[in-house]
Amino acid sequence: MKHLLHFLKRIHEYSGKILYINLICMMLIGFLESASIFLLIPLISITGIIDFSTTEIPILRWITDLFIGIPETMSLIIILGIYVLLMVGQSIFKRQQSILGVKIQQGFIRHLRDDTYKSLLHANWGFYLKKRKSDIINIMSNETFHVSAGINLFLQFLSSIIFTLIQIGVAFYLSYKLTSFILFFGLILIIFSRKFINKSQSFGKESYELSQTYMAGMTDHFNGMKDIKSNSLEESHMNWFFSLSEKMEQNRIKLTTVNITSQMIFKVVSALLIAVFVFLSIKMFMSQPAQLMLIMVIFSRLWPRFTSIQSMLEQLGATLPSFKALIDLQNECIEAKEINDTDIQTSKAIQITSGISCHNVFFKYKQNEDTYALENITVHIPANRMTAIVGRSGAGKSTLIDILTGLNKPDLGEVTIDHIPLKREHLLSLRKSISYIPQDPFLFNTTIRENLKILDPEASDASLFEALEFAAADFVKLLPEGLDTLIGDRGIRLSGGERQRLVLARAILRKPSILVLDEATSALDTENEVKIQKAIEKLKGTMTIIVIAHRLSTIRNADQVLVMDRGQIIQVGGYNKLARDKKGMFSNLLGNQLKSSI
Ligand SMILES: Nc1ncnc2c1ncn2[C@@H]1O[C@H](COP(=O)(O)OP(=O)(O)OP(=O)(O)O)[C@@H](O)[C@H]1O
Repeated sequence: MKHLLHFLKRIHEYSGKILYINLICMMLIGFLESASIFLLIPLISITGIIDFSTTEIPILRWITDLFIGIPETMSLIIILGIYVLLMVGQSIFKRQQSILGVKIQQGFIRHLRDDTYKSLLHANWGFYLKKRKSDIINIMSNETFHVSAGINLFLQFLSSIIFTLIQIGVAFYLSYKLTSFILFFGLILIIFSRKFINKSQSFGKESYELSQTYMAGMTDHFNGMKDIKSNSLEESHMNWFFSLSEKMEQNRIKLTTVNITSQMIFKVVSALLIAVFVFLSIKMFMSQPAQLMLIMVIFSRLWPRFTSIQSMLEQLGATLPSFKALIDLQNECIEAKEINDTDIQTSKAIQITSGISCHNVFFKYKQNEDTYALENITVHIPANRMTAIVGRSGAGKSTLIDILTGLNKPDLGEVTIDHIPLKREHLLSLRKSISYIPQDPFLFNTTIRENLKILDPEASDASLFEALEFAAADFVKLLPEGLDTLIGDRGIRLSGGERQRLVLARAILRKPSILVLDEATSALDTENEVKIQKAIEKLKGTMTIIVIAHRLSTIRNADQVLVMDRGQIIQVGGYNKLARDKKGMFSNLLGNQLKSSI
């Protein structure tokens, strides 16, 4: 329940006075509804069916006295007229309150969604290394939807509670003995309903876990559809899906069954209680017929409301795990926060003059592991030169890049930019100076133009084509729709090489101070690779270039080569110098590549 209270506090902070206006509307609706009940007494008196004694209750006496001396038809018209007016007033407030309710709910959920998304973007890279992407997507879609429904439910619940309290207050005014007598039965029902709320909460938790697994599975399957199709893995995936789908079906049925069963038992027990109540009331309170009748009318309307309050509590119980998931995600983001709004607005790209250095850097991915992914790295990457990082798979090349770009923080040692230690406040300036091209470049499911303009929204078509030409991506000119060609999910409608060239063009468009290519030319054929090499060659001297390369032929022109093995830099030097060192790993790697190319 504390998660719900947390959200209530936040709704209160967010909506402020609107929440109170909403509450006032709820109260007015309750009062108008109660007022209409009082009209029943003069109405029934006029019909002459029963002659009520109203001396004990001032309001009833006052209402009945109002009609003394007024002809019957006139009284009837007045009573019905007041009734219609009360109902019109109630409907107007109801409408107002419903609109306010939706505004509070939708406004708050938007605020929550925006806030969570912002915290996600402000979190550091380490957060994403630990978290499953699909879990985040699940919370941002399904669970946020459940939280939204939960808030709506809560507002309805609040409205029902206020309405009920007002009605009970009126009943108390009419006869506290009779009302206490009924409330005693109500209390029995509340105690008895706790079991169902707890059950709903536990099914809600199961439902959250299933939805997390579902989202993770869907993400994996659709990302790996090519593998599934080419290796004919359809059957095993289908079995997995059907089994999960069945569990989801069962979970929903169980959750609804709890709700329906509790409703049924509630109704049966209510009927029994009402029968006992009516019997005892008639026997014990016959002396107060007007009160008895009004209280019966009030409670006959309240019983269904009790049932719906019970049902709402169960449904709220089922949404609590979603509230918890969203709060946990927000807290994790806060813990992993590395930048804020001011950083984004104020930080400017920097020009590096001396270079980036690592001083005795150690880094490991999991704190409880003994082995370091990077061990005692001390190196200098000179500004406006080309540095290549080579080594066997798993040697630590990408990890070193992540440390140099400030994505990961060293566990020991430090990184300096132009001799100044890299601190949190420099991170954005550094990243704004970098264009990074990863092994598996990311393209958005939109046009080529939109993909390029992400880094420079103001770029003209001429500069887009210039960047494309520079990156040997002239193929765009030959496409029937040119820059407006849609490239599909992650650029699926382009070849691997075309994707890489497009991403290179995008990177260049930013005119970065540091260009990082993490095996960015791995998908290119020899002809295009040569073109890109030439392009990069032209960039030499104008920016700091860091290249991770498996194909050593691509780094012939590097000013400095770093050879890595098991998290350490084991050789540093120019291409030719390292190639001549026959005992070194570089000439070993070179020899292996020559052999495999023959
Ligand atoms: N997110 C991660 N969590 C845990 N360990 C990781 C993670 N990423 C990399 N590692 C480990 O750190 C070590 C270095 O990995 P890294 O990706 O830096 O190597 P690499 O030289 O770039 O390899 P490749 O050439 O295959 O890309 C490897 O042992 C790898 O298993």
